[in-house]
Amino acid sequence: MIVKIINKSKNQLPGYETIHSAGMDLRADLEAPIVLQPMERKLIPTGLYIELPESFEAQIRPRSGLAYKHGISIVNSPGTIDADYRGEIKVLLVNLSTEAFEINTGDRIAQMIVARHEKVSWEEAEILNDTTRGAGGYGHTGVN
Ligand SMILES: O=c1ccn([C@H]2C[C@H](O)[C@@H](COP(=O)(O)OP(=O)(O)OP(=O)(O)O)O2)c(=O)[nH]1
Ligand SMILES: [Mg+2]
Repeated sequence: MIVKIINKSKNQLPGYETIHSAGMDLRADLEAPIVLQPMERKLIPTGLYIELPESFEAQIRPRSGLAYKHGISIVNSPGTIDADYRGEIKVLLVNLSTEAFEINTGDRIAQMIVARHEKVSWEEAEILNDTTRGAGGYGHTGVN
């Protein structure tokens, strides 16, 4: 699928790092390095603007390497980029570790997955069909 993108960043376009990667890594595009103190969150610019087709979204997800090695995650994970959004894609990083973490331009801070989604119209009803699960949830089948 071809998607229009404006790249105002100092980085190359996001790409798939391996042939079957689901996500494209997003790179920070900064005026100056950003430091995330423990438990601090900051919105990190990417310098990217996209035009997704109707019924598609982009999900902004954490990178497991950063999460495991440095406790860096995304507050609103997975972030949602709507098809009608024309602003800059930003990543809301949080530092869940006990050490400060520095981010520089070009650092791969997150990954973006483009996915199709349904658009729903409601049919209001009085009753929903019966199932074995019913209202069971929150571990009602057992924890292990
Ligand atoms: O991680 C994110 C999440 C969102 N956005 C942009 C694209 C998205 O289309 C828009 C709105 O996001 P969302 O719907 O999650 O936020 P909201 O708090 O509901 O804001 P709005 O009222 O503008 O929809 O912000 C980002 O750049 N990065
Ligand atoms: Mg919204």
